Amino acid sequence: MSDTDRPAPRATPQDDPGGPGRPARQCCTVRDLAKTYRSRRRGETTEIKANDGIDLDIRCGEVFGLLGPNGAGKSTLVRQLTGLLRPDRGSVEILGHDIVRHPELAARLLAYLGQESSALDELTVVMAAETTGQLRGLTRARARAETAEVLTELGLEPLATRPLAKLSGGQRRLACFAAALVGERPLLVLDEPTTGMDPVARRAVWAAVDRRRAERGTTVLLVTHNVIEAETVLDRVAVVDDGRVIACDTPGGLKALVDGDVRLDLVWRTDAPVEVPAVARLAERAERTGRRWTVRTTPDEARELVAAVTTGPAFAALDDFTLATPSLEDAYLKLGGRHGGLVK
Ligand SMILES: Nc1ncnc2c1ncn2[C@@H]1O[C@H](COP(=O)(O)OP(=O)(O)OP(=O)(O)O)[C@@H](O)[C@H]1O
Repeated sequence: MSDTDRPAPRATPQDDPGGPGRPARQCCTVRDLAKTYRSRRRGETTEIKANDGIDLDIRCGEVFGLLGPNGAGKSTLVRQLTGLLRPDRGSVEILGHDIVRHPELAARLLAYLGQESSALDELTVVMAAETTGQLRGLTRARARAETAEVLTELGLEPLATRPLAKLSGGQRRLACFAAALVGERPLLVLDEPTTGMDPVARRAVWAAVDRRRAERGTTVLLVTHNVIEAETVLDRVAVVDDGRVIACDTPGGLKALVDGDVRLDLVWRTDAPVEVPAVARLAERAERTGRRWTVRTTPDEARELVAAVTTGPAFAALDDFTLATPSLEDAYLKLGGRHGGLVK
């Protein structure tokens, strides 16, 4: 029997991290991973360092996130982990297998939901899921049974006979997620899985992920821009910036970096009233996005600022304001993230 014919190894719930006195089993280990894209145009070579010395340790049963702005190198990292892209240097080990030397093994260790779904577009939802199951070694009957279960679980039955190409973006994404779940793999790699989905579909995705983790010890590697999602679903998160991991911790641990700070958002009706001295002082340090000004500060100063802008001419010019506790976005900026923020 060749390696690729063997059934996918199961990660059991016993592999869960944090079991009393039980060491967490390692699902994925990445060391010093690097990738530079080179392109030649009109005799000139351009180089883009997409990953630069990345180390990661993902434990079995974890929901582990990669968070970072556009172009940070997350998809490049994931494509190397899934055996689709060869790194320039470094190692990737998944459940004890060397994926750089044997990229062909990745397909039986992990299910990958990438950003593009064009390969399945001509198939109906049910065919896409059944075909994926069969490609992963399930018998036709087993693939059919698992597909039926997954479509019910995700509320996709009404769309079962529709071709993916004729679905909305969010529906297509959910159908691709369904296909990724058939012919279970111990590691699920999801690159922005909930993009374009409505809240009902998002909840269905996270419930399905939770169920697999609880019942089968599935490990999840999730690429996301979505700070709220990251804060709610991830056990740990690696913050990626310019091809490097600049921090790796629990969402709570990362937010503790900015503990004590608050974020004040001011939205002006039109132009900010810079003739008001407090507003003029703010103008020098606020981040500006259109009519929105954002200031990160101490609670005491925030109270003074709120008092200053909720009276007199400043108040007349103010459309809205919010005072919020720090988010992962604030932690990213505090860590020195160079892209002004994480949100797309
Ligand atoms: N095939 C390629 N050829 C050349 N450069 C590339 C290629 N793919 C990605 N890059 C560049 O490598 C860098 C990292 O890209 P990557 O897609 O990994 O980032 P990302 O964090 O996944 O971004 P996004 O959140 O927008 O998907 C970017 O500067 C990108 O322009």
